Amino acid sequence: MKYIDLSFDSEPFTYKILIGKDLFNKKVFADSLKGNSVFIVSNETVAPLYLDQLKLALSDYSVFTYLLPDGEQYKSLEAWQELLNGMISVGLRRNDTIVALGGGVVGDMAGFAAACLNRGMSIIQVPTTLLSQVDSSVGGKTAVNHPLGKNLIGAFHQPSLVVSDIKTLDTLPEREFLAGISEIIKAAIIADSAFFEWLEENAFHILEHDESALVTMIETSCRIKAEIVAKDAKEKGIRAWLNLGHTFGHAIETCAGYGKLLHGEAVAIGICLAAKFSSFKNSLSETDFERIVVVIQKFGLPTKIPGYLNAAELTSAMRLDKKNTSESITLVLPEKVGQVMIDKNVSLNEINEFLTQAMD
Ligand SMILES: NC(=O)c1ccc[n+]([C@@H]2O[C@H](COP(=O)([O-])OP(=O)(O)OC[C@H]3O[C@@H](n4cnc5c(N)ncnc54)[C@H](O)[C@@H]3O)[C@@H](O)[C@H]2O)c1
Ligand SMILES: O=C(O)C(=O)C[C@@H](O)[C@H](O)[C@H](O)COP(=O)(O)O
Ligand SMILES: [Zn+2]
Repeated sequence: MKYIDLSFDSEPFTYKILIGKDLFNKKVFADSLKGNSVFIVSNETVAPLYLDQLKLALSDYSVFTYLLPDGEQYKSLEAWQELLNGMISVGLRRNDTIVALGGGVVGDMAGFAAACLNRGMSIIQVPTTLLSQVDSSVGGKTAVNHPLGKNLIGAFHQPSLVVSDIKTLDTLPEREFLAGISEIIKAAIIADSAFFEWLEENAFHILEHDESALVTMIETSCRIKAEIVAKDAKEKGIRAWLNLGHTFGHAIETCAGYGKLLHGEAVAIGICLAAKFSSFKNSLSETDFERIVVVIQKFGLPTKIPGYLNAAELTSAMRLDKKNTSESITLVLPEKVGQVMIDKNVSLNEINEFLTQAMD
């Protein structure tokens, strides 16, 4: 396998998502590089593993490097300001290129810097976690967290290229690998029941990190996401489907303290809660509810809210969710495996009661 090329076409943007092995070479990047300089953003964990290989692929350019501290707690306005200082101090011009080498945190921070610096610069995403290869590198959401809420400060800014080298997953800790599966399960629940069945049937191969299973998962998840984003890049409607599990999940991450639970773990719990809420409302069958919980458990992901959190605090955090258009909470709810709906009118009382009961 050399690479799979998913062309992402949606006026006014179009870009390639390359998925394969040994992709850190000059040919892969050549067409997408502009200007004289490349500014690589990575972090202290990923850089020692992959920075030299990437620099070699970019060696026809003048290359600057900036390493972020590692961790969700540094996906902050303060760390982002430092990153901008680094970019400005080397004199990056609008036609230069930013490259994000790392997981979703690096991608979101570098992407937001690219959206803002010089009023917009080109960014290439080089995701190195499963989660970032199946989700965060695609679609152009960029952001930093605020102490009161996840991703509250950000912008939509599409990359010019996504380069997913699956060999980078060889060094990824298993807990991070499993967290990435959460977003894959999400993609299957929202749009592809056949893919969900495939996940149920292939859990063993996936957990063995079988290469062909990996490629299938990454490709299918990117296709599902690309199709939705192509129709609604700025989340005016159906893009909110991709937020399944995130209304609860983001509140859990915020209340637990950023970094305590991984994003994918919080989303796994959030998906179970959304499914439970939907089944309480008789919108999801008991059978599909069970299938969702069982598949999440199969991949060793959590399904329940940690006992150290409380319902009132979670409800309060959910009020700040970006999907809300009024005092009510907007929830994405599964109707069956492969189909979701958006409910914009869930009252705070209903959420509070539901969470209180779910934590019993
Ligand atoms: N923009 C979007 O559409 C979108 C989508 C989903 C998630 N996100 C965001 O992405 C973030 C989560 O991303 P993540 O799960 O990639 O976490 P992450 O970026 O924190 O990476 C996880 C850990 O793995 C390390 N790492 C990365 N690549 C590695 C490799 N190849 N080998 C060894 N270690 C490696 C990192 O240094 C980090 O410690 C969250 O902030 C979430 O909000 C954004
Ligand atoms: O791309 C999207 O749209 C998503 O919702 C993907 C999510 O997995 C991702 O975590 C995203 O950052 C959440 O978006 P937010 O708008 O709720 O911050
Ligand atoms: Zn997510």
